[in-house]
Amino acid sequence: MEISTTVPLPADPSTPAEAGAPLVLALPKGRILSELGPLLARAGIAPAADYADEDSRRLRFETNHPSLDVVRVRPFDVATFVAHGAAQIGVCGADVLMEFDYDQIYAPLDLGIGRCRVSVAGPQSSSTAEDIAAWSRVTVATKYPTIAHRHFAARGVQAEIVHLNGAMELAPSLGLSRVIVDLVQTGSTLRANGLVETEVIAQVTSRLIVNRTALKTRPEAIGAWIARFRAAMAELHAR
Ligand SMILES: Nc1ncnc2c1ncn2[C@@H]1O[C@H](COP(=O)(O)OP(=O)(O)OP(=O)(O)O)[C@@H](O)[C@H]1O
Ligand SMILES: O=P(O)(O)OC[C@H]1O[C@H](OP(=O)(O)OP(=O)(O)O)[C@H](O)[C@@H]1O
Repeated sequence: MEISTTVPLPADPSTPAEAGAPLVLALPKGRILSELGPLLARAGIAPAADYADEDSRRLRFETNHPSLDVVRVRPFDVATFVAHGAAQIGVCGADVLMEFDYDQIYAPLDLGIGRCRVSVAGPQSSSTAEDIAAWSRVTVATKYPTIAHRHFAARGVQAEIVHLNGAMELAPSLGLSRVIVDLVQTGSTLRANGLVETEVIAQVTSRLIVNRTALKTRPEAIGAWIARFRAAMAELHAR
């Protein structure tokens, strides 16, 4: 994609003053990565060509900026890399940020991609949110144990968590749990598995995230990248 020269971008962080270890930008493989392309291009970031090829065994990629490398990791792991300072910048769903609630992560920018919601769902025959709130305990299959626990605890319901990494929608029909807490976008996965959404816990989009300590120690470089992403968002939305 051609990068606009009409809207000036903030200063390029690749200056001699920033010489040293390149900043690391952690990107989530999977569906967010496929939506990120135009935004990265607008922000003037061109990673090595195979960064989006998930068959490639490489995990770290140089970019057109000597002071910026990209790593490609699992979506849940982006937050962990950034929280521990292994990557200074990242892109991550708000669902993951809610689940881990790392205090080392600052999320300055909503990127408006990866739009979905975290919801409670159950069998069509079962229960409304009001019914569930009347129970004292409920079994919940989810890859979001903290979000689910917190959600039901706020309603005075004890959640017994069955921790799965995928295919949560199978759990109620196979007797593994009464309800599930999972991401919903179109609702087609729920429908295809005979489930209905009973409550939306939170709306989700992907966020630009940064490590708070890195932002203090390298404020110009990281601040310039935040500004670049912000300008890229503004440009894309103006089109
Ligand atoms: N159906 C969806 N619609 C929109 N965004 C979604 C949807 N499902 C997930 N996301 C967003 O994309 C992120 C990653 O989801 P994705 O399905 O690519 O990975 P995953 O399959 O959960 O990861 P892993 O490979 O580690 O199991 C989620 O954290 C969420 O922010
Ligand atoms: O409402 P929908 O549009 O049907 O989207 C929701 C589905 O998308 C996600 O799964 P994903 O496709 O990422 O597969 P996974 O469960 O294997 O991660 C999520 O876990 C749901 O199963």
